[in-house]
Amino acid sequence: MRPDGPRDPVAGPDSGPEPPFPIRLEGPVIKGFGRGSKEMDWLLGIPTANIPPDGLDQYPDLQTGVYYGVVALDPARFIYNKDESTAQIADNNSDGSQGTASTKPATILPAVLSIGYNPFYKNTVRSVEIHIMPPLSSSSPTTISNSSSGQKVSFYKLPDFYSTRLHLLILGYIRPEYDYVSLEALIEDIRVDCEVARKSLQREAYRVYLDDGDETGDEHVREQRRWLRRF
Ligand SMILES: Cc1cc2nc3c(=O)[nH]c(=O)nc-3n(C[C@H](O)[C@H](O)[C@H](O)COP(=O)(O)O)c2cc1C
Ligand SMILES: Nc1ncnc2c1ncn2[C@@H]1O[C@H](COP(=O)(O)OP(=O)(O)O)[C@@H](O)[C@H]1O
Ligand SMILES: [Mg+2]
Repeated sequence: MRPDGPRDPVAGPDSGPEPPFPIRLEGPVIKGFGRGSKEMDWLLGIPTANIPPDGLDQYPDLQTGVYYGVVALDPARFIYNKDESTAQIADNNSDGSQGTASTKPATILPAVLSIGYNPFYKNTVRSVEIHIMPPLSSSSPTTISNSSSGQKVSFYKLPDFYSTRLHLLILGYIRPEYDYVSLEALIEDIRVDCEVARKSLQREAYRVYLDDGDETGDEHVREQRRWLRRF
């Protein structure tokens, strides 16, 4: 069960990711158990893009838990409008060529993810589930002034992008996975995870991994950004 008590507002060193981070994972977005995003009250209301966990075989010591990082989606399918924080899915033509596909480079977006067995739901297979958040320049939908006010939080929701290729760069660890006394308690902790991820990524040594148009700076960071956008 989750221990009582307040949570740290940021996670990981201010100086930037330390080994084993950054960790690269990639794969097509696959179906999960369908609990994340649907509107019904008894479901989470937090969409998570699931990718195959195979890439984790390279990191046998990586613990299950909640992490933060950055993601990019194949721009041939997923066309992101940064000014409006909205996305459009390209419809492919019947001959297999892309109809409205974008020629723009992929947008790199902040993300928070869970790696593990979801103890609240007692899954028997390990999953990698990524909740994508709006750019740091937009306001955060998960910030609330008073978390005991009963105010309902809505998480960031994009149009479905199943089967789209996704590149994920994990930059830091937030916490272990827990079981919870209620669905509300799980949702509130995931809300706080979003805020911790956002604050953690706002630090200079992490912000550089995002899509900020800055082509100067550390060559290792630039190479990670190039990998994120290489589809
Ligand atoms: C940031 C984040 C943290 C999470 N933490 C937990 C957790 O501590 N315990 C848990 O059982 N599930 C946790 N989950 C997983 C949710 O239970 C999961 O997203 C939900 O079961 C949806 O699964 P689905 O994609 O298979 O539909 C977390 C998910 C996210 C995105
Ligand atoms: N902010 C978001 N982050 C991740 N996925 C999102 C987001 N908004 C919409 N989606 C879509 O919702 C799907 C996940 O919903 P979810 O209920 O978790 O279903 P599943 O159990 O199939 O993973 C993703 O695969 C993606 O297509
Ligand atoms: Mg999911």
